[in-house]
Amino acid sequence: MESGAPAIIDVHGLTKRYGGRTVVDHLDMRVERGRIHGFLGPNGSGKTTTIRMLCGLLTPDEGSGSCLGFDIVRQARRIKREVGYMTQKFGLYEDLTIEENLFFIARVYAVPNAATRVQATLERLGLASRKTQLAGALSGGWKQRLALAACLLHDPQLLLLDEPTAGVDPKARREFWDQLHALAEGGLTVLVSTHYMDEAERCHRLAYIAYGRLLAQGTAAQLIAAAGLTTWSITGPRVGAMAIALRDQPQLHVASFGNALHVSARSETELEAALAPWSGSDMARARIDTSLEDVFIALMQGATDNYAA
Ligand SMILES: Nc1ncnc2c1ncn2[C@@H]1O[C@H](COP(=O)(O)OP(=O)(O)OP(=O)(O)O)[C@@H](O)[C@H]1O
Repeated sequence: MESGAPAIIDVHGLTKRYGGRTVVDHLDMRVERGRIHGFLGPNGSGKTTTIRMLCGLLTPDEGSGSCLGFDIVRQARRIKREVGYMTQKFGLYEDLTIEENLFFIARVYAVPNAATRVQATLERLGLASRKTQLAGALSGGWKQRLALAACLLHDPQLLLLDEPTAGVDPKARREFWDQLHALAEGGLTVLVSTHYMDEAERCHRLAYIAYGRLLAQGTAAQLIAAAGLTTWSITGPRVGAMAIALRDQPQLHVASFGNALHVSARSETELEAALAPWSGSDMARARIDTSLEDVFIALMQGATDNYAA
């Protein structure tokens, strides 16, 4: 699934254990220059832990590889200096203005030519006209943009963003992603974790993790093709009862989308057999293209919980 572009992140067998639990389990990941890589998976699947190992903040228990050409174990300090890492928590000062926050960060990280860098970053992210606003008075979307600006001050080649738009409204999320695409156009590489499906669809490549194990990696089209699912959309008064009945069948992947029920399976024959008892003049069904969300539901349902023990 490699395109031949240079790897900014190339790691193999990355593993992290806490107590007796393996929370990241022999994970291989390759991230290419100038692309936006989405990192998806359910809560607690190991995304933050992986990101922290990649940027040198956590030492893996097993595994090896490089990030920005530096060894993730032996040169962790170099990596920390070279990446922009945005954590899930807004870590800026609410009683400082946008500009004061950026100057503060520039001083803490000893960014050379701070005044020039702050000005350039304000303009790069469309924050210049708001620079005197207090961070605490900003909407969620603008706060995230300021946090992104703080990560970019030292001009990193790689951004690691951990759920940067959680809780942000759809318009602000779209603008944030327009910004990410503009940065990627300029050669920046982005690894971004998200739970939002519309954001997954905006990534050049995706990785899906569950229970610490990487289950799929590639473009959206590659993930959909590799899943090999047939999907039907069913509507009618009995879809509620149908969902309850079909969810017990392990070969089926079932999810409600508004008034419609999506049912997917690898085997068309098994799918037909499962749906047959539910046919009738009150139920309408149509074969649809399998969506990324259908694929993630199937991957999640097929994953085994290695934490449960
Ligand atoms: N310092 C720690 N000590 C013990 N367990 C930890 C520690 N950090 C993370 N974990 C556990 O490791 C697992 C993976 O956590 P992680 O935060 O990496 O998941 P995640 O995919 O980022 O989740 P979310 O989508 O909710 O942010 C979780 O079960 C979590 O409770």
